[in-house]
Amino acid sequence: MLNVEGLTLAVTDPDTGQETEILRGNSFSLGQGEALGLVGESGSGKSMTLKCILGIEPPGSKVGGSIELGGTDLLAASGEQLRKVRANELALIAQNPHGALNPVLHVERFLIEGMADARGIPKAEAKARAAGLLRQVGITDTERVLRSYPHQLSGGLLQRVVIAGAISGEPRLLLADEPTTALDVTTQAEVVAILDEKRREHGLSMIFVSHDLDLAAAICDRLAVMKDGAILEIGTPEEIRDRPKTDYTRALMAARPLLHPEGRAPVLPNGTETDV
Ligand SMILES: Nc1ncnc2c1ncn2[C@@H]1O[C@H](COP(=O)(O)OP(=O)(O)OP(=O)(O)O)[C@@H](O)[C@H]1O
Repeated sequence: MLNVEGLTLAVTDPDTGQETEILRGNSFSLGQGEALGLVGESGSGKSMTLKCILGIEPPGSKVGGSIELGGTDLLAASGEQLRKVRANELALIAQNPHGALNPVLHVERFLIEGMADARGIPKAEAKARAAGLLRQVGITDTERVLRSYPHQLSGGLLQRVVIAGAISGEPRLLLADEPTTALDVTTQAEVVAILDEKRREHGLSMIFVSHDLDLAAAICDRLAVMKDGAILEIGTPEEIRDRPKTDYTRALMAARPLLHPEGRAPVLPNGTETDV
């Protein structure tokens, strides 16, 4: 459903006119319902890859190659086509959930407007569905949460709201950019488990950007290892663990924090064992 071929991104510094190559001709594809993890050190180009798919690369950027989503080449699409694809087919779950919601609107408005914009659901019906959406992501006191402003909720709760909003639009592709990095450690595992469960339930494809190799391995079908703007290799978590093709992947594996000193893989709250 997503096919990225030879994706390049170059950014020109407006002051010096100097051009920097950020992405170096990357190719990967993603099937319906499949999850791909983008892993690699800071600055390797993981977030920029997502930005190119969303069409929100920095001003002064030159994007090359092709990004085909469900038959539409996003780099060749008109503004109107792009707007439609973004509203109907893509949902972003970013690091900081506070950035996703308008701070002066209640959670209920966020959910209602998401459903009305993306799927054309009448507002009265969307309102009726909002509490059910929150229950789907494990929120029980739905009335309080619906009436809350974003600043009144914890980061973990708010990220659940963002996941509920993302699912409500029935997108085909979720783009998750370090969705739990800004949360405290105990909340991180819960939020990842919810994201993983909902994605599978709804059969959505996902690109999951993470510094955390173990976490990405636990919830993704394949991992793409990035360094300096290039994808070095793509493989299943087992392939990346047992048969890494590059010294960099080997080093990345060796640099992981020792999460399970007794040789036991950490377990997510949904029972999934991490397998790298
Ligand atoms: N607005 C921008 N203008 C120019 N270059 C940028 C901009 N934002 C990021 N970069 C550069 O693009 C490169 C890739 O950054 P990117 O944010 O994609 O990395 P990343 O792998 O997601 O890292 P992190 O895990 O730290 O978010 C980096 O060298 C970064 O300095």
